[in-house]
Amino acid sequence: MKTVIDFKNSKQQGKKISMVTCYDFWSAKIIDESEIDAVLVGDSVAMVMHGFETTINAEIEMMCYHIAAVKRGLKDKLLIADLPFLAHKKGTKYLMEAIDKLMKAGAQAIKIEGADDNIELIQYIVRTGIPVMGHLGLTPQSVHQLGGYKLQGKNDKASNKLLDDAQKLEQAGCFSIVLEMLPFELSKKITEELSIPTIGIGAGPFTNGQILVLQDMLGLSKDFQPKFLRKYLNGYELILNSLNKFNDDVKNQIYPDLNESYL
Ligand SMILES: Nc1nc(=O)c2c([nH]1)NC[C@@H]1CN(c3ccc(C(=O)N[C@@H](CCC(=O)O)C(=O)O)cc3)CN21
Ligand SMILES: CC(C)C(=O)C(=O)O
Ligand SMILES: [Mg+2]
Repeated sequence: MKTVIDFKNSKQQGKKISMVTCYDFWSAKIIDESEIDAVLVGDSVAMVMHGFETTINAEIEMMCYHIAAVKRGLKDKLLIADLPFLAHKKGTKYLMEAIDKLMKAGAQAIKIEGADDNIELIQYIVRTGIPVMGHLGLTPQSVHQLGGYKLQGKNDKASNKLLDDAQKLEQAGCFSIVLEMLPFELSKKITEELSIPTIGIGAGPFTNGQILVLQDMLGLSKDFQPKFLRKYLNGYELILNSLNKFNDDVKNQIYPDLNESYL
């Protein structure tokens, strides 16, 4: 998938959309050769790659370094980037400069968390010619208000608001919406009511696509095991074992041998 038009067409054609996050050049090259449809340089980069406790520490500059690295490895896929914490709350000039940097680094679309006060500015960004992806449910930039990384939309009031927000985001011009940590019946309903594709994470099987953090699905995030996460590789153990094997080989003078040496 190369453009946001392909994204919208997928929903019309009933084809599911697969996405992973990506933060660096080498994994971008592997993803580029895979059949994964699109890539998100998420603000989760602050947690996964830099060890911060929340996504609040993702800065424009941090995002841009990672977007540029990913872009150099990604020839053939749509690249979406998160708008980091508060970049849309410091005035239009700051926002447009931030988007300018993200797009020049290589993003083709921008993802923004939440609806409410964002509707008008999303309209403005879309009219400017920049594709915007929405993000509802568990919006990690609001973790301190939400009181943790929890399931959202649990009662009628909250689920009605989420459906209403999703419709507002579609009307504002979003080409797609991420639904994070919602009961599957709610994300099913939202998906049915919208004409733009929904991409789920912890939102059940009825969204138009799925996204996982690359390191999570590769099993590299050792202790991270939310219910929604399926690990496709035992990455942590495989890497740990390889490191220990190399260490053993060095200490026992098994590596390098003469075939790995020069005359
Ligand atoms: N590595 C990584 N993967 C992610 O998916 C991710 C991040 N980081 N950082 C930003 C947010 C935070 N996310 C999270 C974090 C924790 C849970 C979690 O603990 N879920 C449990 C408890 C749910 C509850 O209490 O309602 C679960 O079993 O789903 C879920 C999503 C998703 N995002
Ligand atoms: C989990 C996805 C949707 C995200 O926003 C991120 O990785 O930052
Ligand atoms: Mg994010």
